[in-house]
Amino acid sequence: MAVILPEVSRTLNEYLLVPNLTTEDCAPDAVDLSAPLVRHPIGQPSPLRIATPLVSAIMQAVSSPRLAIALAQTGGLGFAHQNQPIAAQARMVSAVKRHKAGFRHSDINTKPTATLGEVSRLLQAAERDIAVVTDDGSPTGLFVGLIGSRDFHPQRHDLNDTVASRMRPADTLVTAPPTISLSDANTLIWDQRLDLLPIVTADGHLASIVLRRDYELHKQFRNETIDAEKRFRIGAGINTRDFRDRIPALVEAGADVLCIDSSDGYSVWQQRTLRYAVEELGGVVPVGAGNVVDGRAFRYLADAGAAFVKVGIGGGSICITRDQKGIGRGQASALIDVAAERDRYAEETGVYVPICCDGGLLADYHMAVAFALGADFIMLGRYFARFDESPSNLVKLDGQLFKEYWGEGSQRARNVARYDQGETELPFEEGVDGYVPYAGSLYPNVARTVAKLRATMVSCGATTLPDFHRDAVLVQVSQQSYLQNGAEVRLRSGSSSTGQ
Ligand SMILES: NC(=O)C1=CN([C@@H]2O[C@H](COP(=O)(O)OP(=O)(O)OC[C@H]3O[C@@H](n4cnc5c(N)ncnc54)[C@H](O)[C@@H]3O)[C@@H](O)[C@H]2O)C=CC1
Ligand SMILES: O=c1[nH]c(=O)c2[nH+]cn([C@@H]3O[C@H](COP(=O)(O)O)[C@@H](O)[C@H]3O)c2[nH]1
Ligand SMILES: [K+]
Repeated sequence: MAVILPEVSRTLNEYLLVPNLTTEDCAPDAVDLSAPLVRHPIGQPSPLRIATPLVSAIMQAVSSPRLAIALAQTGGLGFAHQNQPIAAQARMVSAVKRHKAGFRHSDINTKPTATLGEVSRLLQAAERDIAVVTDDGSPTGLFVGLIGSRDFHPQRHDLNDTVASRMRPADTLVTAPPTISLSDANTLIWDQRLDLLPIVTADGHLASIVLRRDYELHKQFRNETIDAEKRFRIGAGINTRDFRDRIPALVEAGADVLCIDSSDGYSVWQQRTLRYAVEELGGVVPVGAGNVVDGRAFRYLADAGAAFVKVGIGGGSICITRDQKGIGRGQASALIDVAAERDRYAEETGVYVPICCDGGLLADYHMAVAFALGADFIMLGRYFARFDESPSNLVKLDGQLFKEYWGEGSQRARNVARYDQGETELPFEEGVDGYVPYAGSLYPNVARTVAKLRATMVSCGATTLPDFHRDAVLVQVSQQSYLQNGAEVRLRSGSSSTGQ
């Protein structure tokens, strides 16, 4: 007879935290959110830790090199998606490894034929003073000049005039080659009184920019996720088919950690992929596995050598796998079961295998609940897709700004990936293709989320995640409390109605 588990499947939304005693030494600044990313013997540090326990989903619409760099700056980690040819994914990884701190991707760009009115709106929306002019308006086009708020004034100049008419042309500007060091770039900025130093390749293309104001800003990133050579760390997704080719290519490109990307990790395919990485490649790179929703599957993957195990089937914001295949489990129930098995496994073997909570976090406080239930770190898709740094398009619908966001199991993801196995029409889709409300830049959003997490942990009397795992007190909410939450209050404009 089939096994029917005795409890109901519960989501993160069904729990609240009951405060513990907060003492003097338990203040937001004292909270250490750092987490182990990969397996390690108990009592020894994990070879890979992150200061901010957030990682980006292995998805086309989420993890571009730009997002991975921004996330590494704030202490998290990005995962380049695997739904693309091996060479393209390896290029993403090496773009992050080659990126030099302080040299930023030029995000405010225009072209010579744009109007002054357009530039003025661009600068206002971005709260910036200066835009880079390239022949095609792209961040890697031929560098043509700079134009900023000091170059024109709406009352003195016709806003229908072109950028070309008022820009400072490239041949009059100080630029530097990509080989320049950050300290030399900063010396040039101060000596020449520049606000922006364009970094230009030998053939005249824009490579990156260095901003005077980043000189101060850079000091804020005290928790960057960097390797021994001070390069940003980056993870990458792999699959259980082409791993013999993909893993070596990603290692060659400099990937710091890999993760098998699948809706269902409890399979012999994942065991074989892990064995290949651990035994044949001698563990040159740690490989995480998943996704799972119970202790049996955790143990199977931990035994096969998984560096970490990812938890979550069907809970993602773009997920329809529960509707399509009827598989999955409430994220809270899954975490409780898997975390208990992780702790038993650690006791029995002396090895701690971290678990990652993946998908379905709709409010910041859901992250706190996930940590309280035992998650070591959290993977987010929708959350990061909303930011400037994600690779998807910004669109305006009914006067509101949105970013596109689609699942890896959607037809759209498959169309982008259209590269290998011949068959491209999916028999059925397992993800939706849609939009999420635009939320601006990653930096202030992650800072706000981290501040909320610290505040929750202070209320719960915990200054580290292991303390939080051990001491958190949770309670299930009743149907009635959902109804109470719904009392109607009309919001003043500007105040936030959601958890984010
Ligand atoms: N976390 C979630 O709830 C969900 C995630 N997704 C995402 O969608 C994407 C696709 O996921 P899946 O469809 O699970 O991909 P998958 O590649 O893991 O599995 C697809 C099918 O191929 C089979 N398979 C895998 N390796 C094989 C091999 N070497 N030989 C023969 N058969 C093999 C599997 O058993 C499965 O039936 C991933 O990016 C995943 O993260 C999709 C649905 C739900
Ligand atoms: O059912 C699904 N169909 C899909 O097409 C799909 N694509 C991604 N994922 C999973 O969702 C996670 C991100 O979830 P959030 O947007 O809720 O953070 C991701 O990290 C994945 O685990 C999918 N699930
Ligand atoms: K399975």
